[in-house]
Amino acid sequence: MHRDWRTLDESDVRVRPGKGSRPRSKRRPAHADAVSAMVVAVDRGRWRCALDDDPERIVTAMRARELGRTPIVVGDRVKLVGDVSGTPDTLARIVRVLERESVLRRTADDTDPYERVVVANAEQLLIVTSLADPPPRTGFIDRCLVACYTGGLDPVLCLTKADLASPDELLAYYADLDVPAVVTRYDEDSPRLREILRGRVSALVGHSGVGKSTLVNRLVPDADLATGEVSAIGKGRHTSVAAVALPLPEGGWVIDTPGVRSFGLAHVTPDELVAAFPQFAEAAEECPPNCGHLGAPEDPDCALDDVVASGEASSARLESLRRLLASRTGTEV
Ligand SMILES: Nc1nc2c(ncn2[C@@H]2O[C@H](COP(=O)(O)OP(=O)(O)OP(=O)(O)O)[C@@H](O)[C@H]2O)c(=O)[nH]1
Ligand SMILES: [Zn+2]
Repeated sequence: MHRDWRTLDESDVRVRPGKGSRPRSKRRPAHADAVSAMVVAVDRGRWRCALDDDPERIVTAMRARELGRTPIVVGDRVKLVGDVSGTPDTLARIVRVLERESVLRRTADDTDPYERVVVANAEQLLIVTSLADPPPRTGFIDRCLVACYTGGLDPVLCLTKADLASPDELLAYYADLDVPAVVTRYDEDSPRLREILRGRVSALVGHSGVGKSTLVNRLVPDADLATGEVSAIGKGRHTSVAAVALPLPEGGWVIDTPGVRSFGLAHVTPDELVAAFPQFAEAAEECPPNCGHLGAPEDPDCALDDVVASGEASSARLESLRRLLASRTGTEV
């Protein structure tokens, strides 16, 4: 039986000193006084962090030498030591990066296997797509979905410009994947969108012109100011940043990704994607080695078809999954 260490008395403790045992004092965690924070922006070797206990206080920090080149991105949970007053011209030190709960990753392009994490720990990804002007690009949405399913984020479709076109066709296209969707327009507030975002950490992606800035400005008062301040650290105001976290008045964060217009997915394997679909994951173990799970003609012996044959999943759902698998290797962005 598992026993709580706090209830052990001394007679329970078996001390076995011997080779390799070290004095207890050496095991004390370094920086026991470090404070917890979330990275809200990154700029040229400096990280802007919001303290958990006082999120209004933004502390600029450097990466402690002992972390080497450990990547630290927006959304990372970190431990800070040193001057955490947040006063201008002070610098704290990041001494630890906590394990990530999710990663929004992308490859620069499909032929470049170098992958980078754009946002850490986002609970959901709001895929912002306009219903018209510009028209929706399902290729982009599919690739965002792949990034979600393989990175541990919950996808949410945010369909903007509902005053210009109906969402029905697009909603039908994604119905078999059970992706939640919210439909918005700039002349109306969306209580449902606020509800979806409340208290959560949400990353936002979208192509130029889809109305993402309009949306962010409505959700976050002074968003422009906050983004401007962040991108103004040590360089011109107009330099684009990869990602920036903005606090929602009702609690939670939106992480805007102005620099993310495409998703290279070279780092994603077919098995990784299928693993995110419990109905199909088990069957995939019966597939031939290196099965791409696309079905005939590419993968004629793919076992995912058996799941449909046995009635455990609809063929429409498998088709949708296969469309995502195919989008992995496409070049559409
Ligand atoms: N008709 C209509 N137009 C909208 C809506 N939302 C935004 N727009 C317009 O669409 C254009 C683009 O909106 P932005 O918010 O700048 O789009 P963005 O996605 O941030 O684009 P970038 O700034 O290029 O990244 C602007 O002219 C907006 O006024 C909407 O719901 N309906
Ligand atoms: Zn297969």
